[in-house]
Amino acid sequence: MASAPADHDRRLRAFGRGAALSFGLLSLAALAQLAGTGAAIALGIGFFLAGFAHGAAEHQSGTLRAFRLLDAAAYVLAGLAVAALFLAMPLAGLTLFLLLSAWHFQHSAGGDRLARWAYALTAVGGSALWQGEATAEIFAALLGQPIPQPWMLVLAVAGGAGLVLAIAALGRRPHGWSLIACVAATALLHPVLATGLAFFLGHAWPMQHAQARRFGWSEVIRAAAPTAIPAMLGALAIAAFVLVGILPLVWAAALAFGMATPHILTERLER
Ligand SMILES: CC1=C(/C=C/C(C)=C/C=C/C(C)=C/C=O)C(C)(C)CCC1
Repeated sequence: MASAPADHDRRLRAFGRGAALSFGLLSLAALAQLAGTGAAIALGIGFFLAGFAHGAAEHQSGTLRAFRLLDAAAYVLAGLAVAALFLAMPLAGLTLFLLLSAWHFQHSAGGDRLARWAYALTAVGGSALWQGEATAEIFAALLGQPIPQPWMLVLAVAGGAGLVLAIAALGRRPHGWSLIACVAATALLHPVLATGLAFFLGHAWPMQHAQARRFGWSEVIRAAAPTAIPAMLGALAIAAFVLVGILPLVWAAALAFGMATPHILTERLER
């Protein structure tokens, strides 16, 4: 059994690491934002890419292993089916995707239920709360159609609920660094950058870290790399095709939402 001082030391170190990671990434994001919108969006996408690996290994049955080729093919097929549905019904697709994302995010964040929902609703609705117009414009560009105002209002209300829960959670545990960083990001940063940061800091990194604590980093890398690297290269290729104008942004967005969805759906959703 760990002695009390050793336990205290360990917690102090984790506390320091949490603060350093949260404020380090927030500062990096603030610098990108100061450099301009292009840099902000690029870093936001970078956060999403860096988070790919947390879902790139098969981690359902208490073990961690690489996806087999057939698993990966089935995954891509399911992702393409969701992308096609997304193109056919963009607003319904986005609504379902955001609902699933909030559900998925609250599974992973640390802390009690209050803090987990505070994080999830902030990540999904925080930008709509603080920067409704800018967020609506981004969604409109991704969907290729204007976003109805009542829809944005509902998302902003979800973000407002996230803020209220965050204040309550921080009242109980004032050093919830990553929650503070996520709220600050959605209030101050470009919505793509804010959401990318929140996704990485509150979801992907803690999940990845938990896998590494359990199985060791070398095992995590061995299991995740065969799918994470092609997925990252694929996403970078899609971004490049959009930049040079040979892939419409709406298609790229449908692919991004589509490819993320099987990862969410293969989790135990009832928790
Ligand atoms: C709010 C918001 C966004 C939402 C992104 C989400 C909700 C991503 C979810 C990813 C998941 C769930 C990954 C799986 O682990 C965008 C599109 C960046 C545009 C800017 C505002």
